[in-house]
Amino acid sequence: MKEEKFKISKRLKSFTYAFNGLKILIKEEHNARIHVLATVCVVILGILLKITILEWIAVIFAIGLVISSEIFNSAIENIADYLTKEKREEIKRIKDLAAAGVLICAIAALIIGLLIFIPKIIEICNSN
Ligand SMILES: Nc1ncnc2c1ncn2[C@@H]1O[C@H](COP(=O)(O)OP(=O)(O)OP(=O)(O)O)[C@@H](O)[C@H]1O
Repeated sequence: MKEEKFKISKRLKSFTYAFNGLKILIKEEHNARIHVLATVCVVILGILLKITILEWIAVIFAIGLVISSEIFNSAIENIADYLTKEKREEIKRIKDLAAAGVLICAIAALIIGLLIFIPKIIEICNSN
């Protein structure tokens, strides 16, 4: 493979490609909009319930995990649709596996959220 020279301008351009990917995600992927909405709700809840730094780390990690898994899932779906629009058992397997990846991340994020927020909500209910 040909060695390329390191160029700051080229590295910065990579960021613009990545931001373009985010634009595509928000514009075209409806599940991603749900994740963004869930993220906003979780961040507001975190601020209101004054979660600790360690809890913020877990929450931010969970948010990043779910959104990035959704992005990889969308990329895989796009490749699959580019390969063929026909109904194929192989495409079904590929898309179902990618969707399973998102599901696992979403379940892990949900458990993290419940572990952090439920005790705080119970505490508030008991103190009233
Ligand atoms: N070409 C295909 N051949 C066979 N099964 C397919 C094909 N395309 C989609 N499927 C099946 O339909 C499911 C949903 O696929 P689709 O591409 O609509 O994704 P989605 O999860 O609905 O994503 P989005 O809502 O972002 O479009 C897949 O998981 C797969 O089981």
